[in-house]
Amino acid sequence: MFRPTLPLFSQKSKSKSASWASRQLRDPYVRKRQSDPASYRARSAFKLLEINDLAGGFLDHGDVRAVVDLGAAPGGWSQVVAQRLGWGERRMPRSVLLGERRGAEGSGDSGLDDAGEFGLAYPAKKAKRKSSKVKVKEEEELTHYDPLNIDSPLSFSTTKGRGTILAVDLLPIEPIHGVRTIQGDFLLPSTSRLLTSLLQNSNNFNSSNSDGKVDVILSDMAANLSGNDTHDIQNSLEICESVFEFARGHLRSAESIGRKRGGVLLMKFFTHPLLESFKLTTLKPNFNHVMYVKPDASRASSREGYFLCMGWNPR
Ligand SMILES: C[S@@+](CC[C@H](N)C(=O)[O-])C[C@H]1O[C@@H](n2cnc3c(N)ncnc32)[C@H](O)[C@@H]1O
Repeated sequence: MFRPTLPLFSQKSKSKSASWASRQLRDPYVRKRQSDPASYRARSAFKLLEINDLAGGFLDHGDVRAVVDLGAAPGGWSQVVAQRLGWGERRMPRSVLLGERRGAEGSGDSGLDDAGEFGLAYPAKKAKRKSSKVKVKEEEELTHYDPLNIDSPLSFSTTKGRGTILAVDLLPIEPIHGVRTIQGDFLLPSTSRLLTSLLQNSNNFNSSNSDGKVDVILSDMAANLSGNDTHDIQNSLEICESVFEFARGHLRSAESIGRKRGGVLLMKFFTHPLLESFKLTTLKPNFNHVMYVKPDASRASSREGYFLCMGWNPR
């Protein structure tokens, strides 16, 4: 006979959600996000704010013309970038923001420090994502390209900022004023090609980026944790290598800007000797300054850290 299973009511999942809820209640950054007038979509916005301040405001230089945000959903980092580049605030009614997306909150399936931190919960379909399927349907994955979001009825600001901001994620990103969003797998060549072409044509939207280069590349990307350490570290390394390859082709050099710390790459990784060796052999020889950063807003229990690389100086 058919016997239904009720995983949602299992003891294990109840205690998991209870511990998630209690961690959220205790987390000062969750509370800060709720009360902050900027209405950040993700607690992780505070990590970028902190790193940017720590590093002398790499987003704030007047010569920053293009920023790429990889693994950007739900959009906390992109909101910070848009503010810093003068795109002004874009306010949406809270009812619109929360709307249909209620329900998946706290699913915590990313296995990351960031799991469940978002004010905008991931859509339920995230749990079903499979990378093999993504690879087969390579071209179909680029489904959501929202040029500049300026015409969005949800965009209430008309302020024009000083740069091009491109945000990429496997998941859709709700509009952010001044940010062009791409839904796609960054690890696929088609996504990188699309980014390249948008950067090269960014003069259409913005007067001064004729070489199609990027001043700041941010990557908060991380694959869902599988529980298999070797596999998870391999994924983290693969992401870091792809981001570095993108940087090699697109980052504006410190020399061309005339600032020793110009040309910035900030990327998340999981601490492991293999990643340490990647820092020594790949990052250090190509940047004037490479730092390991663990912002206060990153939970101490998490293995995540960030490589902050400043002054692109390729050898
Ligand atoms: C920690 S979240 C980013 C949070 C974001 N920085 C913010 O402030 O809102 C990590 C994101 O990386 C995305 N991601 C993971 N692998 C990816 C890939 N191969 N291509 C694009 N996005 C990816 C996930 O979908 C997830 O949304």
